[in-house]
Amino acid sequence: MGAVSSSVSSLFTWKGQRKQGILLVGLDAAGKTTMLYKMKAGEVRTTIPTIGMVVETLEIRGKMNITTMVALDVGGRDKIRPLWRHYYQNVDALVFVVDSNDRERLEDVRQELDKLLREDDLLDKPILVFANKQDLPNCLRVPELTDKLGLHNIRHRRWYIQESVATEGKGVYEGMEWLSSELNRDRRSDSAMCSAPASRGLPAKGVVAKPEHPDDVSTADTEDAIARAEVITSHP
Ligand SMILES: Nc1nc2c(ncn2[C@@H]2O[C@H](COP(=O)(O)OP(=O)(O)OP(=O)(O)O)[C@@H](O)[C@H]2O)c(=O)[nH]1
Ligand SMILES: [Mg+2]
Repeated sequence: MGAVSSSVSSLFTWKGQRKQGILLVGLDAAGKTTMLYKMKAGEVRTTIPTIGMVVETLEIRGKMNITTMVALDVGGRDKIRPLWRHYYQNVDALVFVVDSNDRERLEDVRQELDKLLREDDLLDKPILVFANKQDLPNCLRVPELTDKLGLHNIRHRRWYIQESVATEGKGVYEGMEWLSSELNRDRRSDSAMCSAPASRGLPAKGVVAKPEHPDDVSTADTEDAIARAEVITSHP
């Protein structure tokens, strides 16, 4: 797991510096890749289901500053979902994209979100939920989706839900601005901690080895999968 962790960690190094990392997850066809391309290039590209991983560096211009972050978009098909957890300890925030129009799979969405919220490695990390595909006539609006996903029951965690239309870029910036201000707050408190004497023996990010759960794909499988993961686009 240590080797996997450091190879994932290296994805977040850009121009020689470790950047904050965000993980885009959600069921297949929720609109993750569409959203990422829209954020990166401001354009709508034809997507195919993500089997590997898309990595992009994003610069989010907030009111006060510009935040550079590295976004990992891992496919949402059910066979690929077990791989998400191998990125948790290295990322700083989570973006969970929901197809608000897909009422039939809402229970699957709720269960996947619930699993994420119970992950130790994600406990203190902000989570941004995009209620995507708000242009479709049958979509659930934010209050109903918030209710159905049980977001108000979330305790001791920063979360935010934003409606969006990824294909048009609507709502995407607003959500990312919230996330970047949360990441900036975390960075400020991290640097305050690092400059404190004997920084309380906290392990550096990305080098913590955690035991595998027995029901997981094996470490060898995972290392192999990450090594083989097709990085479709990579930051320059
Ligand atoms: N109408 C509508 N369609 C959208 C929106 N966002 C994405 N789509 C479409 O939804 C389909 C799936 O989008 P993707 O971005 O590939 O979905 P994904 O979440 O990356 O899916 P996986 O890679 O399989 O996990 C594409 O046909 C997109 O054009 C939206 O806001 N509105
Ligand atoms: Mg995709």
